[in-house]
Amino acid sequence: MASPLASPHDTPDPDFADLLAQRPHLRAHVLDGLVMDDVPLVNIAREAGTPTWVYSAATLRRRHAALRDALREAGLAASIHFAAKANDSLAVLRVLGDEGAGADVVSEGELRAARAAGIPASRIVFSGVGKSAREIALALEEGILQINAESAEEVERIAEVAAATGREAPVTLRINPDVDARTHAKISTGLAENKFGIAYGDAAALYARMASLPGIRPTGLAVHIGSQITEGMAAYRAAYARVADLARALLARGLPIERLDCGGGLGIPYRDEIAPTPAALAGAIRATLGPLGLPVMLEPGRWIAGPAGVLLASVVLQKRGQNRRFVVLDAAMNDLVRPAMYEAWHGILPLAPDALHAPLAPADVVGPVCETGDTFARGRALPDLPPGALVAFLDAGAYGATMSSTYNARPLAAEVLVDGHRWAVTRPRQSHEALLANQVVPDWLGAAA
Ligand SMILES: Cc1ncc(COP(=O)(O)O)c(C=O)c1O
Ligand SMILES: N[C@@H](CCCC[NH3+])C(=O)O
Repeated sequence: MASPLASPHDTPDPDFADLLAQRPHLRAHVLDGLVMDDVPLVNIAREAGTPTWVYSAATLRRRHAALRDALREAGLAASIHFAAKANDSLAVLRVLGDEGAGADVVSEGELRAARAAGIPASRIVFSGVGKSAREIALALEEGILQINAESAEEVERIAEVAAATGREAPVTLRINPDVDARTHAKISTGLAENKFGIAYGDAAALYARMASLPGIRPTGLAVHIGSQITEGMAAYRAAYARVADLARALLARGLPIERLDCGGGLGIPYRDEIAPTPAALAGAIRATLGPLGLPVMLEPGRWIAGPAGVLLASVVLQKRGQNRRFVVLDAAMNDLVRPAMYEAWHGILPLAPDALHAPLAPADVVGPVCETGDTFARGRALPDLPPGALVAFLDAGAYGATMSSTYNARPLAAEVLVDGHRWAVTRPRQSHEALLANQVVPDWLGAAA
């Protein structure tokens, strides 16, 4: 199936200059190779080793501000809740929290991360189809802004936990608008066949039921139709229009609505996709939900963090196959899984300055994991990359580190934050000792043979 995430093999790869031109925080410096903000990435690779994720604080701030300003310029009272699933680094969450962002969390772990980074509970939304009673209790104890409920069963569970803990639960209903966002099948969420949200036809009755439950304060409606949406605003408009119709009907019945949650999903150009702008998104919200005059919320993840991060990797060796060149890196699908999981395309830039001007030839870029799917790119135009050469995967700031695993007993990579001329390791590389720690071989297995 063609999708915005898949690589259309009939279009030529953009060249390195094109890739850099769209990423103002990255530039090629004649002496130092690739520079993020004011820091040469080779310095980070040398000192922190590879594979390492590197995030630009300036880019996080700039992109958060661009969204905030677009919403403001559209005349909307809006709040931004960064989707922590895209990047749960405490340093990243702190940068965004300091800018005034809230968080959208989907687990106890993300809730704890957002709070540990200093994001006030009053700016946190709890989403997700399967919140445990324990997670709901923690959310209420923390005093979070709202819980987005995704089923009638969950509403009852929230009411029970609220009653048991003597707290009032602010609950927003996530609607499934049955709208096709035309994104990759694995990340579409707004179709009736998807597991997310409450069927549109059931939502009004459930909202009324919420209002009758003592422990629940109904706070509004939410919608999120998918991620990496690049095909214009039509799907957004259709989804928001359905929310607007439902909100009007609920208000007409005298039911309270405090705010409307527009979800996330705004796509970014990984390769040459034309992604909608924040202004276009703000315009779609204004045209559909604006007339209701209620505050709106946005839950962007990828749009803010994706372009703010790179994954640095080193070449282990170049293997000349019978008719292919394989560049084997020290990063693998356990680090960046998006290419293996969604056939996603990420720009790969060699870090040496002369590499940007060297002759290019096709290469398959792979990791050392024992899976054929551990392939980052096929037939990518790259210069000769001898052992030790460094490369950067672009647009790896969202759904990069958060989706990594220790498959093949590979420790989790380090994370670094760059801010102007300063940089720091914000999550040290996991040690092999830590990887083995806390495991138990039961005594009854006896001594090793
Ligand atoms: C409910 C919800 N909100 C927000 C997001 C963030 O999406 P994105 O990173 O595409 O903005 C997601 C992920 O798709 C989500 O499921
Ligand atoms: N993890 C996906 C997107 C899913 C978004 C979360 N609902 C990606 O890398 O593109």
